Amino acid sequence: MIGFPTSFLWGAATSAYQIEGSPLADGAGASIWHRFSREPGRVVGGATGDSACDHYRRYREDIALMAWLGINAYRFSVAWARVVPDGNGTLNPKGLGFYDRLVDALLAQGIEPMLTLYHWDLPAALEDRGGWLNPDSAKWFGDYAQVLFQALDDRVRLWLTLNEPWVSAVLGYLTGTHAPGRRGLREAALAAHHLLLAHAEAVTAYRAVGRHRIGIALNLEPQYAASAQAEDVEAAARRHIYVNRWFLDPILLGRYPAEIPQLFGADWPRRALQRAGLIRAPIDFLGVNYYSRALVVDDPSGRPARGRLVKRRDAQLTAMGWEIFPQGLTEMLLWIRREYGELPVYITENGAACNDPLPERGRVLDPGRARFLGRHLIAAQEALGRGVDLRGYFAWSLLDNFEWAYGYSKRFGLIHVDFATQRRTPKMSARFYRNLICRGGANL
Ligand SMILES: CO[C@H](O)c1c[n+]2c([nH]1)[C@H](O)[C@@H](O)[C@H](O)[C@H]2CO
Repeated sequence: MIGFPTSFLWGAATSAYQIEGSPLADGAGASIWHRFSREPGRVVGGATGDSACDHYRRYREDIALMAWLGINAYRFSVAWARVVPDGNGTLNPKGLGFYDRLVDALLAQGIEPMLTLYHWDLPAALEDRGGWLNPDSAKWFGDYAQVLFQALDDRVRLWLTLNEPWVSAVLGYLTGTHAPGRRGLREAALAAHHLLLAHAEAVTAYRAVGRHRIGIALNLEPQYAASAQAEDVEAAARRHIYVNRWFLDPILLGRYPAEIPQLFGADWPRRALQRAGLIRAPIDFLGVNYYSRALVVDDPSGRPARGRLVKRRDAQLTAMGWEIFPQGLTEMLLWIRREYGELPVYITENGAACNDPLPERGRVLDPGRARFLGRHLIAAQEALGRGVDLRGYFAWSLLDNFEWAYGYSKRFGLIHVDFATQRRTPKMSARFYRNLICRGGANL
């Protein structure tokens, strides 16, 4: 088995709303998650990101932990409303100042920043103007991106425009389980289209001023038919278009899959098809967020892909109920290369929620997470050996954090956080990852 290149990035990932806390500090504006988490019933336990991991104030302590961990890269996101409180207008120097200091502190430890411009926390002031349903949203995002390019491109060399626009569109506008909590197939398709136009707007803006590399992070999930029955095979094929190709094709090919308008039917915004060509703004790398596979049965009532997810009885599951399926990562990486050609790839998220025990004598024994990481790194190594241009791996997540609608009930961290005291305790999986990084990934 081929080894990991010496240039390989061994990272960990977080996002602003999930770890920072202090959402309104120093002139920051509210985000849609600041609002949504306050709506009764939206988040388990009524939790909010008001404190989270208090990273806004403890970032130096957390960077010291990153240095101990031995990671050479760190993926984080910028809270748009911290930097531009009303979303499109006056800059907030204090908000930008936090990220300026964060980047400098990372570089001082030899840690490469990978900056996600948008990880779901739209400024609430823009939601009041229609949010991602407003055709102006692409320009709002481009203007915001420009601010960050000007301020940080002298030190940030890896940029991501959006984190999982599929999740933003489907959970935010179809299922309503994420902010802004709207429920409409047509709204989801329109929001998705504007998110893709926003991505292209930022990439185009970057080409004019940027000196480094820019990409996007997508949630990609191989779809398997639960049986050999034709209707299940066809349902898995439909979900593959819906989950994977709906975004990959416009971004990398400049066109929507022909099947997408059929899946959405009358809810598909016809104008979107004429503008699909605007979406393809060549990217320098693709971020792949991989967690599991889907096992699909036919479900004529399921909108829009008419497929339903099932679990194998003997499947090993994480605490999220997601099947542990490392081979799906290898297959997804190989498929991307076959389907879209040579493109550098980073695994920008991979990790597991586990029912971790409480810290005892300064230790948290989470062998399941260590095993999850090891098995997926072996799968990544397999893809490398078969020619995938894999440049790095970012474990999700550095810290236990605010897991969106699950609040603090699901823990993904390599490092345990006691949210009452903000005490950090590296878990067994952190030591496993640290030792692996020390060996450059050898002897997995
Ligand atoms: C199917 O999983 C998705 O790809 C996914 C999983 N996750 C994500 N996307 C998000 O990018 C993170 O903010 C979540 O905290 C993380 C864990 O739930």
